[in-house]
Amino acid sequence: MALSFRICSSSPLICRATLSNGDNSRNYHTTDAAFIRRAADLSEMSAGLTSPHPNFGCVIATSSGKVAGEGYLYAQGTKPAEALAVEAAGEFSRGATAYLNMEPGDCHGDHTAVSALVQAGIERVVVGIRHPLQHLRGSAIRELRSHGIEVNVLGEDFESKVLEDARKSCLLVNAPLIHRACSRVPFSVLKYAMTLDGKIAASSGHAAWISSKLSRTRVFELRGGSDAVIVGGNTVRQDDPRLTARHGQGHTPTRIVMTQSLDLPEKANLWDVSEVSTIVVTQRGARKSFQKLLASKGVEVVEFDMLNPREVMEYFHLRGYLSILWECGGTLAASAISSSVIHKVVAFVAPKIIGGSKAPSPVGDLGMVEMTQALNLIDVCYEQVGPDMLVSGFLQPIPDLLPVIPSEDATVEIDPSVDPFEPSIIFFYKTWDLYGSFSNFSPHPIRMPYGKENDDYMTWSSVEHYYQANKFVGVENPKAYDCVEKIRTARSPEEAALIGRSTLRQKPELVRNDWEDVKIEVMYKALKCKFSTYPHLKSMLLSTIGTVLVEASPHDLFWGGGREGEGLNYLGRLLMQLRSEYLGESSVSAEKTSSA
Ligand SMILES: NC(=O)C1=CN([C@@H]2O[C@H](COP(=O)(O)OP(=O)(O)OC[C@H]3O[C@@H](n4cnc5c(N)ncnc54)[C@H](OP(=O)(O)O)[C@@H]3O)[C@@H](O)[C@H]2O)C=CC1
Ligand SMILES: Nc1c(N[C@@H]2O[C@H](COP(=O)(O)O)[C@@H](O)[C@H]2O)[nH]c(=O)[nH]c1=O
Repeated sequence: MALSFRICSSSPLICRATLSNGDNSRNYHTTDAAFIRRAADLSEMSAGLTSPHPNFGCVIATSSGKVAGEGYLYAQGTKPAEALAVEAAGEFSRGATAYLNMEPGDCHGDHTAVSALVQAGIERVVVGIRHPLQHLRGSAIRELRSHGIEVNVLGEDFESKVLEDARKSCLLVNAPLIHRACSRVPFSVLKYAMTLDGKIAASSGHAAWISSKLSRTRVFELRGGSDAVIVGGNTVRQDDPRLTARHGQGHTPTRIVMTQSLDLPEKANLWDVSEVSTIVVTQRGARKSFQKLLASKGVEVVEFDMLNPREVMEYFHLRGYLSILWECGGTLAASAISSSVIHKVVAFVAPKIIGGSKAPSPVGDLGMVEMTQALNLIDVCYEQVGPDMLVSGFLQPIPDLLPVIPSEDATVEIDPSVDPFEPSIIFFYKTWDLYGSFSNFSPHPIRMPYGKENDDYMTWSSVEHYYQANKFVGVENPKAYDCVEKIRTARSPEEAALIGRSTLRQKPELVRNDWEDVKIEVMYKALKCKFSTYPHLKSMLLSTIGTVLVEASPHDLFWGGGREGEGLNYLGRLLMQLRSEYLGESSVSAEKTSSA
């Protein structure tokens, strides 16, 4: 069976997936499997462009097995893959089948992806996996079925080897999100380059370069696809790494240094945060004067009572990081493996021998004495990259959420983890959370004036776009104007935030003088506009009456609540203020109605 595709992202040109012969049911499964795999591949095209976000891809195929349109989600909050695909397919969507690697994450009354499929006249939807997050799982599928669309979920509605393989590819592309759904740590990959005799550096500590240039380009891609890269203090002292993704496109991950002693050089490439940020995690109380020095360079320092890989990973999970690339030496790697925070290993093996009984190896002491204790990788892949061999595999399987997926009949069951009566605090943070629509990154465009009230109104893709741009509004400098425009047209809230934050740090002269005085007011106006524009968001806000709203950001101590409630939680406060304002309005209008 051979399949060939031509990619068409924006034109309704018909592309062909050619099937050779075989019996009908086998063909049926094979076709579904092939299109689901294609959707998974497509979804991964956004990996490394922005972060963090789940990977969604959609293929629209006509009844004769032709690809009519394709799309993938660029970033959380941008146009859904489904909407892009039906746009590309145009009229060919009518009666066609849509293949999705993952159930759409439509929630809180926003049905953009589902609506796009319904309005386009799609007849059948095949879904690789359900949405892993419990509060989203099943809702888009129910919604599609309620519109009379036939929905088939791989592994639930039909099974076969070929479909199982296709489902696996869907699990793989969203492994970080699946981990988020059932674990308290991000998906972690340990990557290293070693010689054929198993050394990651010479006895002197010199390590540049073991692997080939081609392999190192692959490392840049791996970095680009991760939310953060982490190294230990000794790697910083020995290598002075940059840890950037230099393959020429997309997003660069945050750099994290884990150090107990904080005995690090005063000058280091990682302290240059002009392009990408660095976070140093250390033991509470370590070298306070050095902490100050780092802070003066714009490096964030986070202290831990117990500095170990698990605590650190739990912290970054709270910060919303989905995937971490470990590029440390053997000491920290052993500690991370022992703490069970490493899920996958990627090893570049170079055909070189360096020798040296003291030369470091990729994993330090794990306390194992018998070969039978060795950790066996699963789903191992081998690939030649230039002169090197790339071996990768999983230390822990990707959790399969199938058994806990509600059946088709268990429709609107209430999420058991949410007790509507008990909690008096509602935490929100990332857009995929239960109350994710309260986040400023939620995909709800607002129309607000450019600067002052009487300026032209324009559309801002999210509250974050508007808020970040306002830092530079009204400044008499063409560069400030450019910056506002860059933020306004940023493709995702993450990008808007990145431009706003880094410009504030690097070019303080472009920031308006009164920013600190007006930022709360700016935020309040934007929130009011958002919640007034979208009635379902307003009702959601009103439904939280009697609860305290807290933005669960562990690191933003102004807008967020902090790690232990030490943050000022201004975002939560403003939302509560807005809620009171709406309640006041509704009680006044109720009084008016009763007295009329
Ligand atoms: N070829 C390759 O792929 C790579 C090679 N290397 C090479 O490896 C060598 C460095 O290896 P190694 O010394 O193992 O460096 P690591 O990157 O593993 O750093 C170890 C350091 O991590 C910090 N640390 C913080 N918490 C912990 C913890 N819980 N457990 C362990 N460490 C912790 C400590 O820093 P502190 O002392 O500051 O408190 C410790 O000294 C260098 O020669 C480098 O060139 C490094 C990375 C990749
Ligand atoms: N020596 C070695 C690697 N080493 C890793 O790369 C880091 C340097 O990154 P950068 O400064 O961004 O180029 C270094 O500190 C270590 O973590 N990686 C590889 O793919 N191949 C190699 O041969």
